[in-house]
Amino acid sequence: MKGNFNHFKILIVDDEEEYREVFKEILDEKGYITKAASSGEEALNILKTHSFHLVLTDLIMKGIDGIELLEKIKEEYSETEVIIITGYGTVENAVAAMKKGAFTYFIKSHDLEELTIEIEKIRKIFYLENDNEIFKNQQKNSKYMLNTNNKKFIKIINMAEKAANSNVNILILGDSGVGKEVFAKYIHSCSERKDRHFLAVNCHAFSDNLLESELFGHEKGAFTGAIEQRKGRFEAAHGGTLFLDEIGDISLSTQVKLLRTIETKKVERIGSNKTMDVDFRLISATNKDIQKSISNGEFREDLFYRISTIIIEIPPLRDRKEDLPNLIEFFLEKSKLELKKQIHTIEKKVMERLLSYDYPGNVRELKNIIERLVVLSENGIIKDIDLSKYRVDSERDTKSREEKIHNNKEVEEIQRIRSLKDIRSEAEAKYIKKALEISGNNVTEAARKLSISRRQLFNKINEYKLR
Ligand SMILES: Nc1ncnc2c1ncn2[C@@H]1O[C@H](COP(=O)(O)OP(=O)(O)OP(=O)(O)O)[C@@H](O)[C@H]1O
Repeated sequence: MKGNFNHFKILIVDDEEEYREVFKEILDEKGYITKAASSGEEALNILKTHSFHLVLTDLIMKGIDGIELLEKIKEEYSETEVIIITGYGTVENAVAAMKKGAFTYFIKSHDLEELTIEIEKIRKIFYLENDNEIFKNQQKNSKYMLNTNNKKFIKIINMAEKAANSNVNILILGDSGVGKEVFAKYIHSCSERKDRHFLAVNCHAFSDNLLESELFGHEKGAFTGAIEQRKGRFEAAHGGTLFLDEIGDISLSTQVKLLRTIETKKVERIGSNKTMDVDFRLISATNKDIQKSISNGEFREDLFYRISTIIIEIPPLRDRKEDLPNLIEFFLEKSKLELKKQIHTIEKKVMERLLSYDYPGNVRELKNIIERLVVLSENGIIKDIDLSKYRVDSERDTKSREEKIHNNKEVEEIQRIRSLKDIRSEAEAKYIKKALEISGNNVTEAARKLSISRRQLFNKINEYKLR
């Protein structure tokens, strides 16, 4: 039976060609992806560039034998499982191998079906664990990485935790992508309101009228297009936290209405004369120079004082480079789990460049770079060449840093190029092209290898114009 085995990869190591071929044929037939090696040495070489879920190794081989191979694998590729293949005469040694971390052993003369049952167990455990990890990580990672070695950042976190316990209005300042929303969520999670809603509104994303309707809600027929009654965000955040992102971008007329709601803690839906009490904690954020906006008459001073009982200023990532190793590891783990990819090697140059780059797009940019590198990685290796394509170059970047910070258009352009959707499509197209090449352009064969239907493959070929 052939099935979708989620690309479960097995390396078969045996110095006897006959056994090697039999195992390979049977496991290929079952739908696993297999590769064969005729010695322990060859297996270790292959493992340097390819990752496997399972290594099936003969116990007695010339040179590096099964036990030594097992030890090396457990040392360097701890996620890879090992099954030892043995003859009757060496069962004792095989049992000893299990003590060194082998999953099980298999006696050569036994029914091969027994072996495939064991392999199936490993596959199931592997994917179950992976799904579990994703679940745990989603819970963990839906949050953030706020461990820091930066003194300024430690102070800010302490301040935020203290402020969380009171109900004061907080204004978060900082460049785009430094994690203002992440921080707002953290404050909410430290507050007594943590079990209630956290609602975020990006004020920049709405026109004046729409923003007012979004914030205060409206009655049916209040204006053209108001075909239904709608609750506003202040109302919806009752009991919880309302996060107003890009507050520096709202118009003066909306600012007046906002000020009134914040002062009175009462809202009226547009088109209604009924006033409702609302209980919300307000956190606002902006990457604008708000003092300058006040001097220019673009932002009301009274509103500024109202929203900024406590001001938290998040430093740009280039000013807390000591946190880069932790952040890189955090996003790497997150991407590995989300993209279901294993990474065992990161080329030295990649780390050097990641650690010296200035990140004009801050944490958002770092997160995107890591996701991209994981998507582009092949055989568990992150290569410098993939980073080069991204143009991470600290020297050039330092020179043009000022220019970039003040040039939003360029930042936007970089973000557009780096959209995850594009990256996924790019990687998918590349992979399908490779599968077609390997299958001699035979669509049925390539579809089988990719575990998708021929029809799906045809659609992808058309979508990516691969023919
Ligand atoms: N400390 C962190 N831990 C994990 N992820 C983070 C952290 N800081 C930022 N991020 C990630 O970086 C991205 C940008 O973060 P966020 O939206 O909070 O930044 P921002 O300062 O509010 O940006 P903008 O000014 O553009 O609204 C998000 O994907 C977020 O998950």
